[in-house]
Amino acid sequence: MTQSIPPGLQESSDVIETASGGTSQEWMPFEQVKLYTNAFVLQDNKILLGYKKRGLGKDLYNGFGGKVEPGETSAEAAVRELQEEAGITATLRHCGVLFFTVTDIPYAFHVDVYIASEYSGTIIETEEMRPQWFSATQSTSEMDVTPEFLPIPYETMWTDDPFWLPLLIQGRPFVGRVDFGSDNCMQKWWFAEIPSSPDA
Ligand SMILES: Nc1[nH]c(=O)nc2c1ncn2[C@H]1C[C@H](O)[C@@H](COP(=O)(O)OP(=O)(O)OP(=O)(O)O)O1
Repeated sequence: MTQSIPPGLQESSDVIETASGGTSQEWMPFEQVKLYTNAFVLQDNKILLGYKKRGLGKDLYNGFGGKVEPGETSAEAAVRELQEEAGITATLRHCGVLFFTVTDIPYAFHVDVYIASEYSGTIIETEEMRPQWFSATQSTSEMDVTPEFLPIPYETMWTDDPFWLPLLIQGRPFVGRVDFGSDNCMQKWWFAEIPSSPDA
């Protein structure tokens, strides 16, 4: 299935497409790639999201992350951003790669997505993010297990999130690409799961 992997994502012989759609036109070209991180804490059937108070994705809920700074690895940046934006420290596991282009932005976004099941420190609201726990249960029959938490607010998140966040919650590694129009609507998209090897 390597032929279906969009440009910008690493070739892999072993992916299972989970969703694709949009225009039949070619993927958007890009001149440069900027590295970003996005980290989620998942604990006891609940997921920690942050309401973004400024910058890219303002007024949307998301994980905690930002640009990888020069001299830093993506994993180091992910730990730093989680600390800066939510006040906590965690051992993060890489769980996915997202690749975005936006009309009229000459560079593409490569986002390494991380997950943690434990953290240390106290979750705090910061200048950039207002953290909040949401229920991470998948089915309505499970809903009453954590009734004190609201369901994931997909209507107040990036439009691509419903395609891959359920995979992240289930611990299933994923890759995906979205080309956004200038109106921030998804023009073309492709998502896949990367099955873990039997001995992993
Ligand atoms: N389509 C999309 N869907 C998604 O779920 N997250 C996205 C996204 N496009 C970008 N992101 C994430 C990646 C990253 O975690 C965040 C953007 O990072 P920021 O702009 O907040 O970076 P920085 O915190 O480095 O910025 P500054 O602090 O303003 O310098 O939004």
